[in-house]
Amino acid sequence: MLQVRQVVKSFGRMNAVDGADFAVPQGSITGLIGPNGAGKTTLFNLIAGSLIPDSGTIVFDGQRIDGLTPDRVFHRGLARTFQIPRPFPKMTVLENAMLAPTRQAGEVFWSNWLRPGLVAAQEKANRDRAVEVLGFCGLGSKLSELAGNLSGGQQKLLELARVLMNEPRMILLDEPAAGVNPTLMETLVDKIVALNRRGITFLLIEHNMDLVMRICRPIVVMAQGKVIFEGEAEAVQRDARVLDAYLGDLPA
Ligand SMILES: Nc1ncnc2c1ncn2[C@@H]1O[C@H](COP(=O)(O)OP(=O)(O)OP(=O)(O)O)[C@@H](O)[C@H]1O
Repeated sequence: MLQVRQVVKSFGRMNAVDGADFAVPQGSITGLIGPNGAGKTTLFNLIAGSLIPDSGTIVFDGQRIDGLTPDRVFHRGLARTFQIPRPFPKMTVLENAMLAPTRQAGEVFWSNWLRPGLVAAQEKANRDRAVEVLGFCGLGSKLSELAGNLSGGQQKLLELARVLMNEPRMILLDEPAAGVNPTLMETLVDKIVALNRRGITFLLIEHNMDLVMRICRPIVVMAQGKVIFEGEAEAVQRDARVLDAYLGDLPA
């Protein structure tokens, strides 16, 4: 579904991503792991269009997406969440979900004048969908809560709800478990697995190895900008290069 081919991105003299090469199979929950500074977040930014590769190609669903703006990538059906969620804190949970970027006639000035009925109907559909998606994400009882009052884990669920508003075919999840309490983490895992069963492909950056080993197949390991392993969870723990990369990351 997604192919990353020989992608390079430098910041000054530092190759943050240095010829990364791997694939995310359609229908998978692929895990992207690696020590701090391995280049994982930079790679997400390259896939989602926030950064442009110096060289290499990124293909999503058979079409190149490297160099497209984040907005275009999003509209092709590839959505991403952030390590630190960014809801509008002074707006309610429902408003946050309803504001997720979708193609709404109400955003076009003339539609308000010429086809107000259409705008009202779309707004109702948008609201209904937001209620449905928030219910699925376990936030059905928080619709009127200000987003700023949610816990860290609930904000991650809200972010998931926001990306689901646009019915993506693939989601990039940046550290979904970070800062989330164990109960909410189970909820989050259930949602990811349920969405995957409904056909959404995931690429997930995560430092929580239990979570990765439980739900990710295959696993891609990066170190110093390169992909050093691509394969099954069982094999990753026995791979000498992976062990070296992680041990090298520990303070002496
Ligand atoms: N905008 C930038 N300018 C300069 N250097 C950067 C920039 N973004 C990332 N880097 C550097 O690129 C390297 C890769 O960083 P990146 O954040 O992609 O790693 P990571 O694998 O996501 O790490 P972590 O697991 O700690 O989030 C790091 O050495 C980082 O300092």
